[in-house]
Order: sequence, then C-alpha cells, then structure tokens
Amino acid sequence: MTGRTEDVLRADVLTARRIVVKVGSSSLTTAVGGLDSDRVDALVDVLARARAAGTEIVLVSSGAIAAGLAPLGLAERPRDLARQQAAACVGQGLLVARYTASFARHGLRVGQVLLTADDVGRRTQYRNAHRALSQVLAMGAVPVVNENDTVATAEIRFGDNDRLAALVAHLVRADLLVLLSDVDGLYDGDPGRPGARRLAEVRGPGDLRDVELGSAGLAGVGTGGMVTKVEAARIATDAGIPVVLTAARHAADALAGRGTGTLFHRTGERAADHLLWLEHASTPRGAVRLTADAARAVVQDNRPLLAADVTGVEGHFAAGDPVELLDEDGRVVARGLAGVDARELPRTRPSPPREVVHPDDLVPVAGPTRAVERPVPRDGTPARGRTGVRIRVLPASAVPGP
Ligand SMILES: Nc1ncnc2c1ncn2[C@@H]1O[C@H](COP(=O)(O)OP(=O)(O)O)[C@@H](O)[C@H]1O
Ligand SMILES: N[C@@H](CCC(=O)OP(=O)(O)O)C(=O)O
Repeated sequence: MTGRTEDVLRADVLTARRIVVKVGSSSLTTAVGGLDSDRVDALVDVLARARAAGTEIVLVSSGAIAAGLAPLGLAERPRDLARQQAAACVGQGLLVARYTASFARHGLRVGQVLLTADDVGRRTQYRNAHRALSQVLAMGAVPVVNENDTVATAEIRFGDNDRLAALVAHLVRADLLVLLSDVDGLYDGDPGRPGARRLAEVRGPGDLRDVELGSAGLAGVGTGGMVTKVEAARIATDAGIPVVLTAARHAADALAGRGTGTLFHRTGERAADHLLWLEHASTPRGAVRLTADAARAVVQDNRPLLAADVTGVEGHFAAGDPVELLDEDGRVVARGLAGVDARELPRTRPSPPREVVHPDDLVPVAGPTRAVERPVPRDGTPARGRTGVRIRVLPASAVPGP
C-alpha cells in the first residue's frame, strides 16, 4: 500500500448495508437535452450490482424537468414556474418508465416515491413515508425518489434534490449517502479553473473555510451547483451519515469503497426522527412570541411550551403545522410542531394551561442563525431565501453571493 488516500478503501462505504444514491439532472441528460438512455443504463448497472451483493439502494433521481423539455418542444429549461411544472409532469413519467425498463434488465422492480419536503416534516406523514420506503426495500424493489414538483412549487424554485437526498438518507436510516454529479468531487474553487484542487476528504466545517462554491453548474439543467451539495453533506454528516460526492461515471468506484471524489466524514449523531425534517425542510406557517423565561426554559430545559408562555401569535397555523418560536426580540430560538390552532390561542393573558408545543416536537435553532440567500434559480426568480428556511451560518466562502 502506498498510503495515498486514493488507495485506501473507505471503511464507511464497505460496511454500509443501506445506501441512498442521488443523481443530478446533468448526469442523466444528453448534450442536446432529453434523457440519455446509455447513461441511465450505466448507472442502473452499477446499482443493480450493489443490490445483488446485498446492499439496499434507495435512488434519489433528479431529471424530471430535463426529461420533459424535448417532448414539450422546449429548447431549454423554462423560466416560468408553470412550464417548469408541466415539464416535470411529462418528464417524471418518462424518467420512471426509463428506470423501470432499465432495472428490469436485472430482474429488479422500481417503486416511484414522490415526496413533498414540507409534508414529511409532520410526524404522521414522516412515519407513513418511512413505512412505505421500508416496505418497498423489504420486498426487494428499488425506491426511486423525487420531489413532487407538481405541488411543491417552492421546491422547484428554491429547493433541490441534494437536500432532499440528505433528508431521505435520514428517513430510511441509511448508512451512507452518495451524491453523483457531473463533477468528480468538491474542488477548492471552480473546477474549470487551472490549478483547482480536489479535496479527498472533509472532516468538518473547518476544511471548507477556503473553498469557493459556485451555485450553478455548467450543464444548465441542475439546481444549486456545489452550494446545495455541501449543504446536503452538512445535514447528513451532522446526523451521523457519511457522504461521498463524485461523478456519476465513477459510481462503481464510489460504491466499491475506492477513494474517488470527496468523502465527508460524519460529524454528529442521528437526530430524533422527524426533527431533522422539521429543522431543514419545513416552511413555518406562523410564529409564537414567548416571554424571556419561557424562551429559555423551553429551549434549554426541554419543558413544554404552554399557552401562558405566549405573548403574541403570527399567522394562521393549525395543529400539526410547523411554527417558529421567537424570543422577546423576535429572534427565532426554535422550531416546533404546533399542538393547537392559532385561533385557539388567546391573544391576551392570562391563558389556560394548554400545551402549545410538546418537547418531542421541538428543535432548537442553534445560533447564530440568519436567513441564507439561496442560489439564484435559472428561471430568473429573485434570489431570496426560501421562506422561513434558516441554516446555520456557513463559512463566508460557502454562502453564495446574491
Ligand atoms: N467548488 C466546486 N467544486 C466542484 N464543483 C463546483 C464547485 N463550484 C461550482 N461547481 C459546479 O457545480 C456543478 C454541479 O452542480 P449541478 O449542475 O447542480 O449538478 P447536479 O445536476 O449533479 O445536481 C459542477 O458542474 C461544477 O461546475
Ligand atoms: N425535481 C427536479 C430536480 C431539481 C434538482 O435538484 O436538480 P439537480 O440539481 O440536477 O439535482 C427534477 O426532477 O427536475
């Protein structure tokens, strides 16, 4: 053994029994648009081999919009949401038909799973999605997951399948997340720039301090560029799931544990089930403002939030909806699932002793936080943050410019 990182087999990959593999639009389409059957087949061959060797695979596949362009006579990804949705409607069927035929060559069935990130943040839907995915796997089929673009309008504009894949990895309790793109790993800057260097490993946020992340790829069909992949890697690794990022053409090496691409080591432990979705995927339907004492007790001492703690209510949320918990100065201190409707909360005190948020349905928002500008979408919509989505502040170089 030479001791080079590339030569050392990755233990995290070799021991993984359940792997979520995410493939981006840029890796599934031809140069002139439309689905590239050869590339789909090449990927499926690799996944089927892993499946035959006993590894359970969940595929998160983008490409619905890209696949729908040519059949609808569109030369490029449309700028308006309605035509993006139409392209996704037509393309998703074609995409799954293609996967169905391709996996059938290996005697494998696929099961289409369309998720709306916001929904799965709710406990019941989370459990339903978990049960469905587990059963598809238990019955030997391969789940093919995408966002439900028809209804998840915010997801088309601001969401991305990299983040969805990280959350799905948590949902199915995966041992590993593999992100496949058109670039063979994370570089310290634009990979097209002479002298750009690939990072073989990322052990934590410190390793990203001097890395420049672009928010758009070259292919013109993907969403989010490297920014969303690094954010997805942070969500997964914080939840105890290591991530390999590499090119789709290196998928076989990645699944064999060879040192291709970039390995993001796990940095945290698995969080309670639906809380990761609540933190990263839900859109708050409102907010409750708390007394100073309550803000402290609810976040630090894990005590229930009671109606008597509430000094103000914003929005028209219903029981089960995600809400933000604000301190006296209006800063977000936590996110929780409301146990009551907004209209049930009296706006004047004193209030009856009712539980507004149960401790099991509450996730503190670790500070410092701020709304992060998300990448500029190709449809030209304003580069505003997805409503209510806050993420921990990344190193300055990791946050896309406006
Ligand atoms: N620091 C970086 N390292 C690697 N790739 C980067 C970096 N910054 C920007 N990119 C770009 O990100 C692109 C991948 O993102 P994207 O097109 O959204 O892919 P996908 O369709 O696979 O999700 C690459 O083509 C690359 O040009
Ligand atoms: N749901 C969209 C995926 C959007 C997306 O995140 O694309 P990509 O950056 O290629 O992973 C579609 O199927 O077209």
